[in-house]
Amino acid sequence: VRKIRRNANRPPLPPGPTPVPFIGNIIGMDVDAPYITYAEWAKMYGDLLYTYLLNQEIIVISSEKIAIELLDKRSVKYSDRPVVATADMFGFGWTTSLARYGPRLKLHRKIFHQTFLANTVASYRPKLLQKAYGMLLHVLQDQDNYAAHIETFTASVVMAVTYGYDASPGDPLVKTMKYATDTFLAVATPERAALFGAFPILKSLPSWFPFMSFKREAAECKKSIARAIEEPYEFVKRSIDEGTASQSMVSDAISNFLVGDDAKDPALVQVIKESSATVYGAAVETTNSTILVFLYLMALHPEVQARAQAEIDSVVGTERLPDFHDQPSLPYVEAIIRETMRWNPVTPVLPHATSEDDVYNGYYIPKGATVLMNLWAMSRNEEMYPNPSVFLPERFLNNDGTLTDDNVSWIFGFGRRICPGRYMGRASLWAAMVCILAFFRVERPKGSKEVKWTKGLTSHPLPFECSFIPRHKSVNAEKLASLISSSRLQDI
Ligand code: HEM
Repeated sequence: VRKIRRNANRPPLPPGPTPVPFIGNIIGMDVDAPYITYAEWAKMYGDLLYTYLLNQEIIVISSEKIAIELLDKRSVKYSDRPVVATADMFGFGWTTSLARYGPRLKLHRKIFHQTFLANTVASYRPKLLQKAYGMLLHVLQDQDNYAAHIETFTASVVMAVTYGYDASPGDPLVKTMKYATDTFLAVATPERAALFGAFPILKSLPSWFPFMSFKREAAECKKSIARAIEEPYEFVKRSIDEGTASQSMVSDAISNFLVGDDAKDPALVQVIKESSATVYGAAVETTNSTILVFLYLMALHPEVQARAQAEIDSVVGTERLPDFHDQPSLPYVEAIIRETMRWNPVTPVLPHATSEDDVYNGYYIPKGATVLMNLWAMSRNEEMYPNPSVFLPERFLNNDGTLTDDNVSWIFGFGRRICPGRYMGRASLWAAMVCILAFFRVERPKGSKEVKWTKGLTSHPLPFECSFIPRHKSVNAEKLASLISSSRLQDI
């Protein structure tokens, strides 16, 4: 077990709770919601604190200001990721999200930027809307399975923008991607990663050894993940050969890097496969979760829905569906999206790691420390967001009804690891949310069961009982289909 560094010549470590020998500060940690424990510690020790958990030095940052000072302004030192000890074992070591800071990460991010910067994302708008309109129709016809239809929406957006692949409900390629992501989330838990990080010797124990049965699961996981890397890439190559490929992250990368024969530059091809295969896991869960939080909040706040619907009706009317031309005229809808993201950050803590020693405000920040941004604590900053637990979209509006400058950019992280899909994420959220608001009133049926929330690293409601009541009695599936076919999708 590594000793906590002590060196008389160095500035002191940031303040923090006194660690218990060997296990550190794990006692007293709320394992269902560690970010709440960290936020309580921040009240005692400040917005930059030091803690020690199972052999790992951890710096917790609880204010956006310090996160910008360190992760944005000193990004060279703060853009690594902690090593996840189980990643290679489960076949997930190649993802962009876990990549160590260095040339490989740079190349991955270059590929993302070719497709997902603000101006390029605009060209995907018709696709996003087409999928969002399709989701409305599916929910109208089968509302008991609304959560599955929302997932089909996010998954099919991701498959379209990443691979130019048109996924249908129950699609086999989506199943491959989803299976790989779900297996990984189920078996490669942070607890196991922490355990293997602290006791690497466990990795060499055979799978028949007590408690080691998941080594078999790991092998299974590795196989399914290998398919998720290969199969969609092969689809794009085939469609390019057949002349049917539509624009996507992978087809952009293939043409920008002039990949002709894969055998000539296998390393580059591998980077394209790996960066693109990261998108499903990074985008579907986050976007889906945010839409579930939105539905939960809308059902709880009929007055907010009513105000948004009045805004939409005055701009869009009732004889067509909303599209991106309407976006600048719908500030209240945008305020709802920002407030939804703020009110419940779906990734409440974000791990980066330091790749060099640093000193900040007189405190020593060691190389190799995990740096956790507590987004949940940032969302509860009373100065920026008075009465932070209240859901209040108006906090993002000026007195004249225009939007404030705060677009909750911190929700997407910081520095050189900031979410490269943030423009696409925001556009998908807008398309889904504005369509739902325009078309349905969302309610929770009387007497419905209590809503359950996820525990641990992500935070969102699990699918709950929810009614989608069409706002206009005259609108049935047939009428909706005709609104969709007469929409302005082509000239967006
Ligand atoms: C509402 C939707 C989304 C949210 C809330 C979200 C949030 C985040 C956050 C907080 C991070 C970590 C940033 C950091 O460490 O500083 C991240 C990373 C990432 N996101 Fe997103 N994201 C969303 C959608 C997307 C989409 C649509 C894509 C792809 C098109 C995407 C691709 C990625 C990738 C590849 C990373 C890893 C970047 C790296 O490690 O360098 N995300 N996202």
